[in-house]
Amino acid sequence: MSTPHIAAEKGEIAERILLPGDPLRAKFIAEHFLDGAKEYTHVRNILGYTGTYKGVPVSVQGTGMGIPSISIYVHELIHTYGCKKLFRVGTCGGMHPDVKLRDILIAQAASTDSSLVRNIFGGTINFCPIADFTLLEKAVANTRRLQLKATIGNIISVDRFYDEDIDNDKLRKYGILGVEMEAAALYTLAAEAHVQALALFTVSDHLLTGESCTAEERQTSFNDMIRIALETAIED
Ligand SMILES: O=P(O)(O)O[C@H]1O[C@H](CO)[C@@H](O)[C@H]1O
Ligand SMILES: O=c1cc[nH]c(=O)[nH]1
Repeated sequence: MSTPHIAAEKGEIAERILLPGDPLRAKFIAEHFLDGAKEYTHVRNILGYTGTYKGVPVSVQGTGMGIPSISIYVHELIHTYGCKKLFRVGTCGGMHPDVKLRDILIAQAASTDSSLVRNIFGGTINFCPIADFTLLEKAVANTRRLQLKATIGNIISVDRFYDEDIDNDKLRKYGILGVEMEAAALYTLAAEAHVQALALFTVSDHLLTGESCTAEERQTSFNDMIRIALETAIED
């Protein structure tokens, strides 16, 4: 059994799964954090692996960039492979003076300019995509236990990486901490399917200061965020 985008047999993907956009970050996580990780898919070079973390089965799957792409993977992971706890581990742009380059953000909510919400709810309801509270609570506790720091709040999932039209000053004024391209879809699709989801980010560049991490750092240097996600994923 496989889907159009994931070439895994049923049972090869764990209920607990980390979801980086970048498939090479999936490979990095599998090789550096999971024990006995085995690749279960490489369709379109979007890589997926299952191994164990502290003895608990955990998968990691690239999702590509943008809401259409992650929506395909999340749908197939939930509805074909039975994933129940989904953690986006992404990079984001820092939007707010309270966040600095390489900080960890955890998205309590994900605002969006995507048509996803309108496609589902029509024009009258502005559905608010939110994190699963239990996962959020556990992730905050694990952040403290690991003596790390994370900023928790609202982020925005945008459709355009290069967007001259977006009003970042207004978003900042309303407390939006960071910008990325997938979390609102993850939260919305998880809500529909009654499964748990949480999105964590490392600030890879900053819209206010113009600082940025290298492409290699984006792939490999986000170990603290990954550790928080894994420690949270394996809890009951
Ligand atoms: O680093 P990932 O997880 O891909 O996330 C961010 O990076 C990509 C843009 O460079 C978008 O997918 C955005 O959401
Ligand atoms: O989507 C993203 C990711 C990183 N930085 C940005 O500015 N946007």
